[in-house]
Amino acid sequence: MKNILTSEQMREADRHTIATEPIASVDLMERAALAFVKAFMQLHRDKNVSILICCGTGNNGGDGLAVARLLQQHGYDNVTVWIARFASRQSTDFATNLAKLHYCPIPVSEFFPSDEFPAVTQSILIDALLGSGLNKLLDGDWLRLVQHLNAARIPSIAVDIPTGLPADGIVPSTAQMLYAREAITFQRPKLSFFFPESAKAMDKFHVVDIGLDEVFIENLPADFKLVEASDIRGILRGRKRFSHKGTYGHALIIAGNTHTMGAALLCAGASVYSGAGLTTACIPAEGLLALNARYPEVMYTPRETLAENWEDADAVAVGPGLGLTVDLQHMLEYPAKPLVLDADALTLLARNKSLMKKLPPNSVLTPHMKEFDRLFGEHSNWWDRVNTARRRAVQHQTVIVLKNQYTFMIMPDGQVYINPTGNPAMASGGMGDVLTGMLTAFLAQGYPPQEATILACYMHGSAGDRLAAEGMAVIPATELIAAIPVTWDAIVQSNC
Ligand SMILES: NC(=O)C1=CN([C@@H]2O[C@H](COP(=O)(O)OP(=O)(O)OC[C@H]3O[C@@H](n4cnc5c(N)ncnc54)[C@H](O)[C@@H]3O)[C@@H](O)[C@H]2O)[C@@H](O)CC1
Ligand SMILES: Nc1ncnc2c1ncn2[C@@H]1O[C@H](COP(=O)(O)OP(=O)(O)O)[C@@H](O)[C@H]1O
Ligand SMILES: [K+]
Repeated sequence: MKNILTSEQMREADRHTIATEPIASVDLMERAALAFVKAFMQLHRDKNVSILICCGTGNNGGDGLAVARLLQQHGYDNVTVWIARFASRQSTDFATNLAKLHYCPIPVSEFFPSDEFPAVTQSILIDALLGSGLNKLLDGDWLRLVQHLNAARIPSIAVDIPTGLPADGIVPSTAQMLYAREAITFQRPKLSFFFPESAKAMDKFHVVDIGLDEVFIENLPADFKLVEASDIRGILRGRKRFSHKGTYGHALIIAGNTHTMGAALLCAGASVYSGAGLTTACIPAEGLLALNARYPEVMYTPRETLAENWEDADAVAVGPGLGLTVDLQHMLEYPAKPLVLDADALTLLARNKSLMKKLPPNSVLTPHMKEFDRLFGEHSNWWDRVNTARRRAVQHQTVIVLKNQYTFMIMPDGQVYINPTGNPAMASGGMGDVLTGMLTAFLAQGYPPQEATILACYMHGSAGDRLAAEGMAVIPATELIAAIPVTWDAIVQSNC
């Protein structure tokens, strides 16, 4: 796991590194600029390309000036610098880097409030106007400049953060940003990069190490952590010699209805392919033929005999394609089992919120944004939504899997884990049913809810990434299911 820091914590990490390494802050800026330049050179190998570097007068602007000098030293000889002199203050390290730039053959233009901006004639923009110091939405001259630069429609590479995007906190829908094709960000991705609102600010981001004290960073109390492949290797167990189907638990999937039987099949299939020793689908009898044809490995039980099957199960999923006529309240009176509630079960819960109190501790809820808002109230931004999820997970002692491009996994202690895997090829119906089946299978295999959740979300996205890398522009959910075992094997093998 990697701690994701607030901008205040990032400043603390800067200060700590400066004081204890020790390193002068201007030398840390130089290191950051060099890390940026190295990453930039990987992205843009053509040294004849004309580059416009737009700088503010804070430390982000200081980075931009150092980048200009270093690019020129690395053979990029068509660099132009614009400085936005909209504030009366400039940072000390900005001033030092401006003085150094005077010895380089790089044209520098300065713009003051109300100045007209010339047409942008360069092919690439480097955005070093404002970084993590952003303290309000862009307006006035800043907004005018950003709109002028956006209108030029040339690829922009942001230094640390696209100008106008807050590093954390609410990203208002009215916020305007300097759109970046890529952001090269220092040491850690910023929290807001994981919110859908950041799609307005950039296409993608790269993280570069600028040598801040990692031990210090990892010891900071962080509410948000990013899951890494090494965490999954640490959690995921291989199959044991002399094991048998009883070793790997029994998953019970309560799902499906006349028009939504596919959801039940996808969920049950994902459970089989995610290693549950046994999987039973509790579906309407009319789905039996399809179930046997598609997944003969899965056992069937009618709704009438659910109580006995519940006894035998090691983990239970309720919801995919279930419809709204089942008696969820009655089910929650059965003995407590590791439980996953998804789709229609979440709608039933939203209709009768008092049932939240009946959920066994550590139950896992897997809402997408709309299901979440139905349960816990409308939200106009993701910062608020994730913070509500944290409060509710603590209040109800549940795990909340708030699904999206980056899925937020919120634990009963309020800690948030961010899943980095997955891609837009997975944006197709049934993907959530597959996730629920995977999660239930891992619970049935005895993984504690926190581990089962992290494992399922990571491997779900990782299977999607594997298929996308093989050339699948769109991934049907059934294909994702089939890719789970090879994804699993690749993770286990990468341990050796
Ligand atoms: N030692 C350090 O602190 C390091 C900082 N680094 C760079 O420093 C950046 C942060 O620098 P700063 O803290 O100087 O802040 P910025 O350079 O992001 O912003 C400068 C100043 O602009 C003003 N401002 C903010 N939002 C505004 C708005 N909407 N309209 C008008 N004025 C606004 C604020 O007074 C702010 O302090 C990072 O993003 C990173 O690029 C890197 O050089 C690494 C080391
Ligand atoms: N663009 C994307 N990037 C990463 N993951 C995605 C993307 N689109 C969808 N997914 C994943 O697919 C699943 C979709 O879940 P959900 O909306 O419940 O689907 P459904 O209701 O069709 O089963 C989630 O786990 C989500 O994280
Ligand atoms: K920037």
